[in-house]
Amino acid sequence: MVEIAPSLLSANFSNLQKDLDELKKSNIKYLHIDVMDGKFVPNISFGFPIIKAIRKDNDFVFDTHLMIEEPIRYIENFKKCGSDIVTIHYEACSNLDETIEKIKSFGMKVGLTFKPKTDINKIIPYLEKIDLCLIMSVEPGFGGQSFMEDSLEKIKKIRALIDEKNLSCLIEVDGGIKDFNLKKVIDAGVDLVVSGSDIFSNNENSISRQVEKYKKIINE
Ligand SMILES: O=C(CO)[C@@H](O)[C@H](O)COP(=O)(O)O
Ligand SMILES: [Fe+2]
Repeated sequence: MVEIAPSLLSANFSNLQKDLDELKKSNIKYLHIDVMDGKFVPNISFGFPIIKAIRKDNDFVFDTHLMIEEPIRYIENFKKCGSDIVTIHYEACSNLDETIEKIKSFGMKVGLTFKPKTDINKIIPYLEKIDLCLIMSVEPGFGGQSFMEDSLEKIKKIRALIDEKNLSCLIEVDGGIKDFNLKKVIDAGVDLVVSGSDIFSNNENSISRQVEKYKKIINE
């Protein structure tokens, strides 16, 4: 069953818990949390105090997507503020194996992702060592961008490899997902779908109605 991971980046920060309560009522399991440092990507989002604060009253799986240089420096902080999955960027780590091991040593699940221009073949050797492979379908840094169609081939390629080797690694897609392209990424083979602007700031539907729309498509 494909799961939806709404991206906090597009939530209403002046009344955050209201949006989170709506997700809870819609039985959302995962919350995608984008952390940006203004260096690895040209944008700054939020950090530990916010994550820690929302952890108190929310039991979503905290799927933290770290768009920060050398995330190995902060793994313990993410554990302390309540991350369940820590996804790191291939390009941001000078010692990727050590970073992966450190995340595991704190009992968290490891996700690995890469920028759209990075060669996917560099990621393949890690599929056996990670819990989640995140396919970026936009340049990381901002919500509300358009889906990059060539991501579909990447998803299919990773799906085939995971199935062939019978690995437990999940596939997540992130960026530009809307109700009208959801079916395509599902058919390509994802397990988890991140969606920010299309769920939190949809012109036609409230958060819960848009989640219902997604669920309908997933169950088709
Ligand atoms: O990691 C990122 C952007 O860097 C994403 O998680 C976005 O927050 C997704 O937003 P939409 O494209 O769905 O609006
Ligand atoms: Fe993200």
